[in-house]
Order: sequence, then C-alpha cells, then structure tokens
Amino acid sequence: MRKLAVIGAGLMGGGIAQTCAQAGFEVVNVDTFEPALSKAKANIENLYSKKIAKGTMTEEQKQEILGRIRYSTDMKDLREADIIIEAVPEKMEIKKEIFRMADEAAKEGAIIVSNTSGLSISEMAAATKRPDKVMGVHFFYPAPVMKLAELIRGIATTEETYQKVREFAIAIGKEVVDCPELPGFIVNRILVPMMNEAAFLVMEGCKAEDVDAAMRLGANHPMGPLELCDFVGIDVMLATMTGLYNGFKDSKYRPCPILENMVKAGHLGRKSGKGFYSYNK
Ligand SMILES: CC(=O)CC(=O)SCCNC(=O)CCNC(=O)[C@H](O)C(C)(C)COP(=O)(O)OP(=O)(O)OC[C@H]1O[C@@H](n2cnc3c(N)ncnc32)[C@H](O)[C@@H]1OP(=O)(O)O
Repeated sequence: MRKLAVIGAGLMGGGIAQTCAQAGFEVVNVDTFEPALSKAKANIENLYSKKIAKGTMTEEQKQEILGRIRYSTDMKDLREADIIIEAVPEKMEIKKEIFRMADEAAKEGAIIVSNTSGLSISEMAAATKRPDKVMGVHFFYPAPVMKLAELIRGIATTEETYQKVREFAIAIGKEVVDCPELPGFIVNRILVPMMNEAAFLVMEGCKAEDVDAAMRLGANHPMGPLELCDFVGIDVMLATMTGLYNGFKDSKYRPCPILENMVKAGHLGRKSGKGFYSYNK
C-alpha cells in the first residue's frame, strides 16, 4: 500500500487528503501553519457529522477514515511518502520553494505532484533534483466529490512516473484525462472564461440571480457560474483567469474588473461571507 502526503491544508489540500484517506490510503497532511491543519480536520469532522445525521455514513466509518489522516507542521514527515501532492497557493514563487523543500525532505524515488490549476509543471520540476519524477494532477473542488483528475506531464516527466501517477489517481477513485501543459489545462480553459463572462454580465447590469438561474435552468449546470465563483473563491477564480491572460497573452482572457474590485475589497465568496451573494459565517 502506497503512503501519501499532501502539502497544504487549505480547501483543496484538506479535501485531497480526505479523498486519499477515504480510498484507504495512509496520508499525512503537512502545513507549517498549525491553524490551517486544525481547520482542515474540523471541516472533515463537520462534513462527516452531517453525513452521519443523513444516514450516509456510520460513526465507525468516520473514525476509521480520520484514523488514516495524520496532521503535521514538520516537512520531515514527507519522508515516508511514495507520492507527495502539493496544494499550496497558486503563486509560482511559493510553489517552487515548496518543491525545493519537498525534494529535500522526500525519500529517493518518491514522486512529487502539483495540484496547480494552470501553472507550469516544468518550471516547478526545475526547482528539484528529480524533474523526471514531477507531474501535475489537477483536482476539482470539492475534491472528494468531483470525479475528474487532469494529468499533466512536464517536459522531463518520464513514462514510468506518468504510469504510477495515473494508477494512483485511479486508485483514489478518479477518472483521468491527459492535458497539454498549457495555461488552464482543459477544464479551467473552458469553465473559467464562462464564469468571467458571467461577471461581465453583472457589470453590464444583469442581476446575479438571473445569470445563475439562466445557466442552471437553460444549460442544466448544477450551480450557476456566479454561485460557482463564490463556491471556489473569487481570488482563486481571478488568479486562474489572470493565469490564462498572462499565459496566452490574448485579450480574450482579460479578467472582469468586477472580480478585481471584489478581491481588493476582501469579498472572496463563501469563505469570506460575501461574494456575488452573502453568506452566514
Ligand atoms: C478553480 C479550479 O482550479 C477548478 C475547480 O475546482 S472549478 C469548480 C468545479 N466544481 C464544480 O463545478 C462544482 C459544481 N457543483 C456541484 O457539482 C454540486 O453543486 C456539489 C457537488 C458541490 C453539491 O451537490 P449537491 O447535491 O447540491 O449538495 P449536497 O447534497 O449537499 O452534497 C452532495 C454530496 O457531496 C458532498 N459534499 C458537498 N460539499 C462538499 C465539500 N465541500 N467537501 C466534501 N464533500 C462535499 C456531501 O457530503 C454529499 O455527500 P453525501 O450524499 O454522501 O452526503
């Protein structure tokens, strides 16, 4: 049985650790910021308590899964892992520093993957002494629920690494697609410009409720594009759109100014209590 490690205990990192544990793997969730680890643990406990109340999980199952996740603030705890999954904020300088530290802490032969939603895998790989063992695996929010994992090979990724990572993604219950190493990969290249266009509609005077109802009822989307902006975070959405704009240098990917203003104001969606809609925190 492979041992796994997840670096970063934010919404994505915590959810990826949960996904791995639910699939029966031992996983250590490492974050140097202890409160992030406590929050990640509390999120899973709250979610499982709701499932128990709904009758879709038992207390025994909850304890069994939680027992497979260890939380740590020490990068040395990456040592045991066969596969390390990085899920820290979408800033290349942060990612490169984390890759350098993970490379130092990891055992020989371990594979390091990034959950980036669009940054260059080859650039992160170049920060390590094992670029052949680096790859991208892009999960979707909420990671335990969304079925897809996008697989991205860097320039130096070997076929052996690719096959091991593919096998891992399938073992934790994901369906996989191969993506080019281009900004946004597949899903975000299509989904995020649609969400950005929805923000332009609001700027032009449409009500957010109308935009969302239109896409829910007229296109059968589970959530409207602006509800989805709030769900994934306006900051994440803006960073992804900016990544497409900078990556392709094409004005068709220009981020909507409303999103920039919302981020400056701290209106980040559900997590901050205010986005296109208001939430009780
Ligand atoms: C920016 C990027 O880089 C890429 C991205 O992630 S883009 C975002 C991609 N995600 C999407 O598009 C999500 C679209 N929305 C949906 O698919 C659905 O609305 C949804 C799955 C989120 C919720 O579904 P729903 O049926 O309305 O809600 P609900 O009945 O509460 O939840 C369904 C199940 O999901 C689970 N779930 C819901 N939210 C969850 C979360 N945040 N974490 C873990 N599990 C969650 C629930 O526990 C529930 O499981 P059980 O049936 O076993 O109890």
